[in-house]
Order: sequence, then C-alpha cells, then structure tokens
Amino acid sequence: MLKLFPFLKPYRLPIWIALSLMLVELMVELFHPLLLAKIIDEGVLRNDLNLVIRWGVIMIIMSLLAFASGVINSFYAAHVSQSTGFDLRSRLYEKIQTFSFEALQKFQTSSLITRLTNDVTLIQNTIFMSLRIMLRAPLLIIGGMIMALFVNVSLALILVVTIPIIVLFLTWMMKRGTTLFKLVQKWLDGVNHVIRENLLAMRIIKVFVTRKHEQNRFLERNDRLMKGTIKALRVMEIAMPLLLVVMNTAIILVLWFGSVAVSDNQAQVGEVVAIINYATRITGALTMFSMIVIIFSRTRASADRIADVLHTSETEQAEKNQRLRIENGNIVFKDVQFFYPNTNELVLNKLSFSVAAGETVAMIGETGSGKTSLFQLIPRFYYPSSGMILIDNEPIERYEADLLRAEIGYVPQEVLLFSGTIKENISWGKKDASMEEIIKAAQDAQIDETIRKLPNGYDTKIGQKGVNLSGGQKQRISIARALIRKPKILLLDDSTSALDVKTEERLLKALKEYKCTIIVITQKVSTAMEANKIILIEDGKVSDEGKHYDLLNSSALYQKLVDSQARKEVLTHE
Ligand SMILES: Nc1ncnc2c1ncn2[C@@H]1O[C@H](COP(=O)(O)OP(=O)(O)OP(=O)(O)O)[C@@H](O)[C@H]1O
Repeated sequence: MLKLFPFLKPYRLPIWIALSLMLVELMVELFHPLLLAKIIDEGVLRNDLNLVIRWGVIMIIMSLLAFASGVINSFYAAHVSQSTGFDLRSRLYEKIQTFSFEALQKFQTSSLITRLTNDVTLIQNTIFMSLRIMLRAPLLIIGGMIMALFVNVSLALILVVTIPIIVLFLTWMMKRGTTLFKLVQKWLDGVNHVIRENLLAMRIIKVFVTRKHEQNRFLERNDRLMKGTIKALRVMEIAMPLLLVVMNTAIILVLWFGSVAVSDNQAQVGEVVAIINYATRITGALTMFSMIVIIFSRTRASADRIADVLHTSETEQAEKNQRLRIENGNIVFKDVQFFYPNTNELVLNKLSFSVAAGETVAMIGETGSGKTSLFQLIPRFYYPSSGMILIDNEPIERYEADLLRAEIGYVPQEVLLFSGTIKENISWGKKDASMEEIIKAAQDAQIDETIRKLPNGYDTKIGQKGVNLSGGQKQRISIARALIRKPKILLLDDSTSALDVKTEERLLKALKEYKCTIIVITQKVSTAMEANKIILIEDGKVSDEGKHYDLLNSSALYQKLVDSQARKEVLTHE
C-alpha cells in the first residue's frame, strides 16, 4: 500500500486541511461529555441558570464549529480521493499502453479492467474514509489511554496492557484478510472475464443455443465470488465479538481492582468512573477500528494488484538513442527461431527469406504454420528467440518501436474497428489526414463506392467492432486505415479473403502505386499469382519460394493448393 503513497503527494495541502478539520471535530467530540458533566454538576445540581446558559451557548457554538469543519472536511476528502483515483487510473492506463505482449498475456484483459475500475474505486473510497473518519478511531484509542493514565496510573495499566494486544490481533487479521481479499478480487476478475466473453460472443452463443451453458458458467463463477467474499468477511467478523469479550473483561477488572483500591483509600470513586468511561469510549473506537481493518484488508489487496501493474518490468524497450527510420523497406529474416513467451513450442524454426524494397511477396502455408507469428516479429511485438531480422540492412532492435511502427501498415487477420464514424476509423491511421487523403485511401482499398451509398457516407457511425458492416467491408476499411499512412512496409494478414476476384485484382493494382514493400498472407492462388515472389511456409520454415509457374513444378504443397482451388472454381461454375 505504501507503494501508492506518492500518488497522494500532490494533494498534501488539502490532506492537511482535511485532517486538521477532522481534529477539530474530534476535539469537540472529546470535550462534549466534559462540558455536559460541568453543566450538570455545577449548573443543574446547584440551580445556577446563568452557568447553564453560558456553557450551553458554548456547547452550541462548538457544535456549529464541528458541523462546519465536517462539511469542509468532506469537500476536501472528496477532492483528494477523486483526484487520486483519476491520477491512478490515468497512470495505470498509460502503463498498460507500454506493456509488451508478454505482459498483456500475463495479466488478462478482464483483470486489467477490474484493476482500472473496481480496485481504483476501492482505493478512492478508502482515501475518502481515511480523511473523514479513519484517523479518529486510533486517535481516540491513544488519547483515551493517555487520559486514563493521567487519571490513575495503576488502574489505567489494565487498559494499557489489554489494548495493544487487541490492536496486534487486529493487525494480524488485516494480514490474513488481505490474502483472502486478494483471492476475492481474483474471483471478481473471473466473473468479469465471463461477462466480457459473453458480451463479445453473443451471436455465437445465440446461434449455438448455448445460453444455458454460459449461464451456468457465469453462475459458477458468481457463486465462487460470493462464497469467497463471505469466507473473507467471516474471518473479519470474529474480530468484533472477541474484542467485546476482552474489553468487557478489562472493564470488570478495572471495577474489581478499582473497588479494592477505593476501599484501601488508594483511588477516588470519580477516578474509577472516569477510567470506566474511557474504557467504554475506547471499546467504541476499537469497534470502529475493526471495521477499518476490514476496509483496509480489501484496500491493501487492491493496492497490491495496482502496484503489480505499475511496477511490471515487462514493458516495451524504447531505444531512445536510436532515431533510425525505415527508408526503403527491404526485409531480411536470417535463421529466425521463435517461441512465444513462457511456451516451449518452436513456432518458427531457422526461418530465412528476404524481400527487396518495393517487392510484393505472397506468403502461403497451412494453418498454424507460423505466418501470423512471423508477421508479429516485423513491428517488433515480440523479439525472435534467436537469429536476426534486418530492415534496410539494420537489425530490427536498432529501431525505436514507435518509429519502426510508424512506417508499417498492418492489417491483422481479425479486423477490429472502433466505435465512431467511418471517416474517424480510416483517419485513425493518420490523425491529421485531410478528407482527400481519406477518400484516396478508401478508393484504393476499393471501399469508397460502398461508403458513398451508406446513409451518411463517410460520417456513417459504425457500432462496436463494426457490427453493421459486412466482413469484406470491414476488411477494406481496415486496409484503408493502413494505406492512409503511406507505409514503407505493408503487411496484409489474410486481408483479402472476403474479397471477390475482381475487387481483389483492383485492390492489388492500386497497391502498386504505393511503391512499398508488401507481404500478403493468403490462401488464394489468384493473389499469389500477382506477387513478385511466393514464399511457402511449412512448420515454421520456408519450404520453397519462387514465382507461380516455378512452384507449380517444384512444390507439391503449391500444386495441391492450386488443384483444390481450380476444382472449387470448376464446381462453382457448374
Ligand atoms: N499468443 C500465442 N501464444 C502461444 N502460442 C501461440 C500464440 N499465437 C499463436 N501460437 C501458436 O503458434 C503457432 C503458429 O500460429 P500462427 O498464428 O502464426 O499460424 P498461422 O500460420 O498464421 O495460422 P493461420 O493461417 O491459421 O492464421 C500455432 O501452433 C499456435 O498455436
């Protein structure tokens, strides 16, 4: 939890103001019984109405002061807690943006969302409560003990011995509670995980009629969360009765030893009453303290989870000193081997190939042969486990990640569009793009005509993940988004799969204008035939490469692919 303290530093002044005002409230609270006793003993019992009015007015003024302090304290507590929550969320978000794919895989998406929302909210609430009431309990406990010692040392010793034992016990419970609440937050991640998956896969769930199965999956996780929370709270709940037993025993001991002391003339009756009075107040404060322990256990668990994200070292390495930019776009893979982090399956095995600047290369291979993985190494989402990747004859590590990626247009296999207009989605690839540039990119991606037919043209809004567009339309918008930045290297991962042969032909022709290096992963012979070179990938290795007619003679895999597609064409023409 201490790791998050720096986040409070910018709000030192409002924190001090809030705490000082809380002390004013506390002082009024402590002095109230004293004043009441004075009014009763010296005013009411002696029939002194003036004294009653005088001290009564003082009591009212003090109450008003406490009321005003409370209101202003609330104002500052809300300001500090909300601002700290805002800062924490922003820092977490910034940090997650720098995460390497390894770190993103380690913290699941749903867990990151829980940390950014629920965990931050818990911390925010705890800060608010700390500034409002939390410090009051410990101060009442300490203040009560000091006052008791001041009244009668030997009787107060009973409290001085008992109370630290209870506080130690509560601290131990907080530790135990933190472990349990950490699990609770993990189970909350689990619930969020199912919700997220279900919302994203609603169509599949409906079409496979698996609503019941998914409901049960959700209920199972929800049940685990409920039972876990009850278990965690139960451990905490024994604190209260235990505390009352110990404190009541202490009060009985004070009474017993007190009566002995009074009869031995070693204490006054008033002193015994005063110490019992303090013991009762301290019991109340300890009850409050045990509630605070519950809240703190939860908050500690959340703070640890947030700190885990903030202190993760698996971020992308930024080679700040390197200002290299891709000039031509030639690519060389030399004996590249690759394992995904924390796995032992060799995905790329001594893979070597080269693509000259401005060339178009088609990459063909069976599913799972490593094509997408190979693509992910070019914008440096991952580093090769061994071997070398050179761009413009420079090792890829020498490029700063952002500068490297600025020159790469990447159209992933799974198209993802953002909510917003079509225009915004295309210009997302280049924030300062003009309308002409947007239209040009759309024209080249063969989507301009379709967009113009939509109700609001380029201003048509598309829903989350572009639900109101067809697969092929989404693919082409995603291609336009990559083209608008006029990349030096264009990576198309099976991005023309949903296009008919004619549209695809026009697209490939338009791409030639861009004079960039293009690698296109495809299963279509029609696409491959347009390329300068075809590279065949088998089990993470280059099994063959060449032009269409060369491969027809040399590669059994290519022949099989051509045969199957020719047969499909014959069947569709029949
Ligand atoms: N994030 C990942 N973590 C671990 N292993 C992965 C990951 N992504 C892919 N793999 C594994 O890497 C291997 C190659 O996958 P890849 O996606 O590169 O194949 P591909 O040739 O692109 O297949 P497809 O044509 O079906 O897209 C597969 O065995 C897959 O299980």
